[in-house]
Amino acid sequence: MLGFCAKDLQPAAFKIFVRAAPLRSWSCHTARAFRAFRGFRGRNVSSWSRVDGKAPRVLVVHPRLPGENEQLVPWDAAEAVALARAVGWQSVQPGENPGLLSSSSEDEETESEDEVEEEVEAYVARLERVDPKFYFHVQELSRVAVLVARSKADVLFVNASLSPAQQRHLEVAMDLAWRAARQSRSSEVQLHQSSISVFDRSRTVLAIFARRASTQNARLSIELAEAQEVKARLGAGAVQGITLQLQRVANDLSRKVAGCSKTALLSRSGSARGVTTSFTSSPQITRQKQQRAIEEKEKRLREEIASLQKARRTRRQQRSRDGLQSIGLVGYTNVGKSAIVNRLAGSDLVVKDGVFVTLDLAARRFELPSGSQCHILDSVGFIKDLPIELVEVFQATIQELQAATVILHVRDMAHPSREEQGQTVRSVLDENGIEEERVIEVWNKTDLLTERQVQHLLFLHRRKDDASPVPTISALTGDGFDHLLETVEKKLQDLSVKLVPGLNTSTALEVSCTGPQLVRIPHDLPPQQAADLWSFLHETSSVVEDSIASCKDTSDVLLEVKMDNATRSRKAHIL
Ligand SMILES: Nc1nc2c(ncn2[C@@H]2O[C@H](COP(=O)(O)OP(=O)(O)OP(=O)(O)O)[C@@H](O)[C@H]2O)c(=O)[nH]1
Ligand SMILES: [Mg+2]
Repeated sequence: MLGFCAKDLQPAAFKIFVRAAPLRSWSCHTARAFRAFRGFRGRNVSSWSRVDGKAPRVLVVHPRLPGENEQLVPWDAAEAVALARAVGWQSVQPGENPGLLSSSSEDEETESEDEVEEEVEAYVARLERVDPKFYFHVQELSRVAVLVARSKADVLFVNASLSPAQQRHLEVAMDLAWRAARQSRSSEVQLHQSSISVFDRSRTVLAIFARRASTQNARLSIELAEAQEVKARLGAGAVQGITLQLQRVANDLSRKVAGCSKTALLSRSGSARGVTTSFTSSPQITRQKQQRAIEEKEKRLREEIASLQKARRTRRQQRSRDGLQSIGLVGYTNVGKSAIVNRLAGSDLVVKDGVFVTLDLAARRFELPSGSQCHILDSVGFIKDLPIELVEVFQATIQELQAATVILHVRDMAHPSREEQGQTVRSVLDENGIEEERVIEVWNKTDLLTERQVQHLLFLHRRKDDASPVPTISALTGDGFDHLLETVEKKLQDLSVKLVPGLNTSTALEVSCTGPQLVRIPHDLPPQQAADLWSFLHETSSVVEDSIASCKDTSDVLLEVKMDNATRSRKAHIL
């Protein structure tokens, strides 16, 4: 914690503060991150609380850059607010506490408030370009700093990707604002933290996962993501060359924050003594040692994750041994995936209006109208600009999906950003090599649209060259589920091929055209035929798992195979 208190105040020159502040902030920031990391077990900013017991207050800033779709700005900002709430923060209205502003600055503030979407508790910052040091250019930076000070926010959430250096620079700038606000209303602003924390989109999503993830896999993945983030921060180097911008922000603040003359603000900003003390009291451990400790932890986490992956693979194979097809659900977060699983399988998965409600995979059994049993997999929702650190978390979802026979891509058709959401999910599927032919788009929440709107959307869809049938459903009312199940059964049929390898045997293998799957070679097959079948599979498919596994109960031989494209195109000859 900082060695700054009222009795330490000296008539220190602003220059001393701004020169020293980056150093203090650097050591503090890194040390805090490292300490938190060493003992990290889901402990993060989401578990902070104010001394009044309330949730931390967050100012959500949604930056808007030229060329972005103007109409989607309120929705993107609303999504940012939903993310902040999912961490457990309380979002503040950017226009709150106007009393903190001096009358001379009100005109200027009104201008910025016009830009804020009234119904969304976020500030939309319109930027010409991204500033490499602060992300915001200096004018916008001081506007944000004033909003933070005015709203007494504990956290600033910038709905963008910030470099570790930008994040640190912003924390330094926000510190100034916080101190100014604390001095004006010292009795009201009491926090466990001594300064404002700056979160970008990645860190916020990480914080949600850290707060909510319940399975071991998710927790390990979060720890790994944290480790990577801390390592990036350690490697980012010292804060440099931001003095001028900070000086301008401080000048702006001193004009705008009531009761704070420039001199008062500067003298409150910390004495040289306070700064030096906190800098020298940084951890004894050197940066290299910290880096090594993180790398060791990273290695251990990767090993643990790998062993969990193996266990998951075994479970998947277990499911395949049941001979059941699996149907995976994917989609943007909050589109209604869990609601669909509940309706199909009669399960009671958590369904809630919010982002990242489901953070772990869940498989449920259900029966198709034809009477065949299936597994249906609920998965973690996707989001735009998925944080790279969370790739490991989503990897589990992707692996399960890769193994599913049919994938339902669920879309919320009543959402104004449905096209962008759909595109986000399609790109993830593409990047992970999930073939389009086994994906069925499912349009959910049609109860929120009129029949005419649904027909219009279907009309537009059918005009596309590669348009495939789209079931339109409502998980809320149950409408359209008959058509959905019909489409799924048809797809399962289309995808499966009876491989009759031309042997002197009645054995026919039902193999899906896509995705790796287990093929059973019955134990009672004469050895020569079993050998022929084995070679046939190697010719027509790439064998994913080359070692032969034996089925404990029946001694049947199991092979994990994925059919070759060439075989798929020769489907007619095989049938
Ligand atoms: N009106 C309407 N609301 C729906 C429908 N399906 C789901 N919802 C609502 O949408 C919200 C999100 O539903 P979930 O099933 O939790 O969504 P999800 O895709 O699993 O979300 P994540 O787990 O966060 O990725 C809930 O409030 C549901 O009640 C629907 O067909 N119509
Ligand atoms: Mg869900």
